[in-house]
Formats: sequence, structure tokens, C-alpha cells
Amino acid sequence: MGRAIGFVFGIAVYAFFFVVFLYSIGFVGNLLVPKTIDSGAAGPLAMAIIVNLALLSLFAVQHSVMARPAFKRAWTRLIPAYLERTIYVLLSSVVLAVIYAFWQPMPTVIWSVPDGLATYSLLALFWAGWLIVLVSTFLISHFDLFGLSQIFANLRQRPFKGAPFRKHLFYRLVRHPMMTGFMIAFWAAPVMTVGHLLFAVVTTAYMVIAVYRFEEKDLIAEIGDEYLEYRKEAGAFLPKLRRREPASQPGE
Ligand SMILES: C[S@@+](CC[C@H](N)C(=O)[O-])C[C@H]1O[C@@H](n2cnc3c(N)ncnc32)[C@H](O)[C@@H]1O
Repeated sequence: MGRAIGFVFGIAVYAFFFVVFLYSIGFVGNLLVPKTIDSGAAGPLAMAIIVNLALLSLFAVQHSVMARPAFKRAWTRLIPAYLERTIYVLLSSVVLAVIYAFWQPMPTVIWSVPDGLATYSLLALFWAGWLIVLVSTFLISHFDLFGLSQIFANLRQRPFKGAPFRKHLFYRLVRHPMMTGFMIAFWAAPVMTVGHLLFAVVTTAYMVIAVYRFEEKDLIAEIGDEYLEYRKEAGAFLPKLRRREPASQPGE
């Protein structure tokens, strides 16, 4: 009975996450959803900056603290281990929903590209960014990342074996394609307002810090030399430029 409830809870959390993910696209892209990054009446600028920075900090703290191995070890003494990822996904989604609900618009326009090719190119980049994010989750293991494999293994009373370390497709070129996708989606805006720029700058800074300060340290501790070698082969967010080998001379 407990296992079935855990399974239904995990599925419900995944459905909630997916709605929040779709809302994120609308929020950042000013598309379809009722509240977007630029919608609503603007209040005092200083207050908007304080509120928005507090909201983004809330996400950074929740997302980074709960992902640390030491936190997970302590946390899983209080909750069933198979629900750890599900609860992480739930709280991350709730914090994102809070950000979208309380975000303060800062509508001064920084840039606005002319209609036509420039706008279409940025919109294509915007959608490409989100697609890279989604595809990357499947390249690692979508169902592990969002807790579904864990609740399914528990339902079947099987041990959960996490996904192996991956170095294929996007991950052959860059070590953090999901973050690259987010960065593209956040910066590729035909109309960039002060609020949107604040969001793009802070989230990009957070992703760079979180990757170098936390995620890669954990990966090196877990995988060791293989990850250190991988760092030489693939760039963090952009593919490495490879120097062409000089053509060998006759007789060499
Ligand atoms: C939200 S994902 C982001 C992955 C990566 N930073 C990216 O941007 O594509 C974070 C999880 O992916 C795992 N991860 C990172 N690189 C991986 C790889 N190459 N293969 C398998 N798992 C990986 C980390 O251990 C962490 O649990």
C-alpha cells in the first residue's frame, strides 16, 4: 500500500513538474501564460530588484543545498530514500512557481531587434535552447532525474541503479548541455527588458557557480580520473575549439 502511494505521489509530482516546465517557457518567452517575466504593472525599481533577487536566491539555495551528497545522506534518514529525488523535484517546482507568481516586472527595454530575420533567428534560438534542455535530460536519464525510475523500482521491489556516467551526443561536445540550453533560452530575447536581463544575468551566474563549485566537485569525487579526462576532452558550456593537427610532411 505504502509503495503504491509513493508511486502515485511520484507520478503526481512529475506531472506538476512538467506543467511548471511548460510554464517556464511561457514565462521567459512572454508567451500564452497569464503571468510572464515582463507582464503586469511596474512598481518602484529598487523594490523590484530586491524582490527578484530574493526569489532567485531562494531557488539557488534550495536547488544547491538539496543536491549535496551530505544533505541527501542526512535527509534520507528522515524520508524514504526512494522519494528523495521526487521531493527534490517537488520543492524545485514549487520554488519556480513562487518565482513566477511573485516576480516583479522591470519593463525598461534594453534592446529590441527589428521585426523580420533578427526576431525569427532569436526565436529559433529560444526554442532550440529549450529543446537542448529537454533532449539533454533524456541523454543523461530523464526518468532518474525526475524521480520516476526510483519510485518504479520501489514499486517493483527492485534495487534502484542510477544511470551511468554519459559522454555521448551533446555530452561528447560539452559537459553541461542542459545549462547551455537554459542560457540560450534565457538570453535569446527579441525584446530584452531590465527584468529579463536581471533574470538572465543572475541565472547564468548561478549556473556557472553551481557547476564549478558543486556539481563538478561531486562528479570528480564520484567518478574520479574518468571525469578529469572528460574535462580535457569537452568544454563546460561551449564545445572546445580543436586545433588542427599540422599536415605531416613527406618523409616524416
Ligand atoms: C540537472 S542535471 C545537469 C547535468 C549537467 N550539468 C548539464 O547541464 O547537462 C544534474 C545531474 O546530472 C548528473 N550528471 C552530470 N553530468 C553527467 C553525465 N555526463 N552523465 C551522467 N550524469 C551526469 C549530475 O550528477 C547531477 O545529478
